[in-house]
Amino acid sequence: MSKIVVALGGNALGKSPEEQLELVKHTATSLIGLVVEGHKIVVSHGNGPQVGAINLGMNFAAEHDQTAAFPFPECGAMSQGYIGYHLQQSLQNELHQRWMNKDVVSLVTQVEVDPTDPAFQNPTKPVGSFYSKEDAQRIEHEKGYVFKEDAGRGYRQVVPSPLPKSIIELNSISELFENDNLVIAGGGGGVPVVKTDGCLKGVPAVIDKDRSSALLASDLDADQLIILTTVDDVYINYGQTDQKVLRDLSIQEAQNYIDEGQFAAGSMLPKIEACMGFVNAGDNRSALITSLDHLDEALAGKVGTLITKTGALVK
Ligand SMILES: Nc1ncnc2c1ncn2[C@@H]1O[C@H](COP(=O)(O)OP(=O)(O)O)[C@@H](O)[C@H]1O
Ligand SMILES: NC(=O)OP(=O)(O)O
Repeated sequence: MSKIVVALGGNALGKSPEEQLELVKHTATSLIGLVVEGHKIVVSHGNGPQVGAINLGMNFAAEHDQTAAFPFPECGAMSQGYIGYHLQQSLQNELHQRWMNKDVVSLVTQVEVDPTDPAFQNPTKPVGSFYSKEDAQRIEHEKGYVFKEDAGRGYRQVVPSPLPKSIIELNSISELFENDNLVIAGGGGGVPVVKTDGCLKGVPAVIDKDRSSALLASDLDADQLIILTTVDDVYINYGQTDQKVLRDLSIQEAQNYIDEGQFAAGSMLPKIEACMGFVNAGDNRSALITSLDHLDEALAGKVGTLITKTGALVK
């Protein structure tokens, strides 16, 4: 039996509620497969496209319908509810199909960040849809948002992405997990909060869910962190004619490729760094990066990139 934290990428969750539900149904089959094999899992997920869409919709309503303005942390909490609901339902349906009985619960999760984190002065986390350069410049001018190019895929609004310090609801997550419940937690990296004199307050930012998931995996002393995204594997020379799949990666090899600039900031780089941090902080830990569609094949070693301390398979 292994303890596994599985993180689903926000960009990998499709472009509409219908697409998202279809995609998570497929992944739920693989996740329940892990449960059937006797593993204990916690599920987390990203929210970049979703929190951007919610924020855009709420801003539009405020401008056109005179509804109250809706702060960004509240949009983050809404994204946790929306994505958690789809995951919860898909996992419950999959359990039902297999005549299994287990409680599935999504936990609204707050994650503490440092109010002096330099990330607040340098927004890097892409949210919402992709725009052309011209449209991005127009919206920047009209609304004062910041846009950046996202890994060759177009321009997206970026917001601050401070590092996660601690998971506020960790004890509840841990208790549910240890008691064999299926928990969805740390969605969207957690709603970022700062603590002043012990009191929590939401801040407008999006924490990288790969980094929060790695923190959660370490806190739960998990054996494996699985990051499910849009690509089956991690590559070097990604997107070029000579791109090459990385199947097994040691911490040192990963660092060398980071130094060469092989992983794009804001997309693959945080995943690799999160995996390295998690693997390095314990013994016999591994981290797997693959697509939402191919978890079964990746667990069988056919696709995916497995990161371990030495690059050797963990048995
Ligand atoms: N070296 C690389 N290998 C594979 N994918 C890469 C690499 N560098 C950048 N990427 C990009 O990273 C993306 C995955 O990151 P992202 O979209 O932020 O993930 P998610 O939202 O699913 O967590 C891929 O779709 C790909 O475009
Ligand atoms: N919060 C977060 O990291 O979202 P994505 O997975 O969509 O980037």
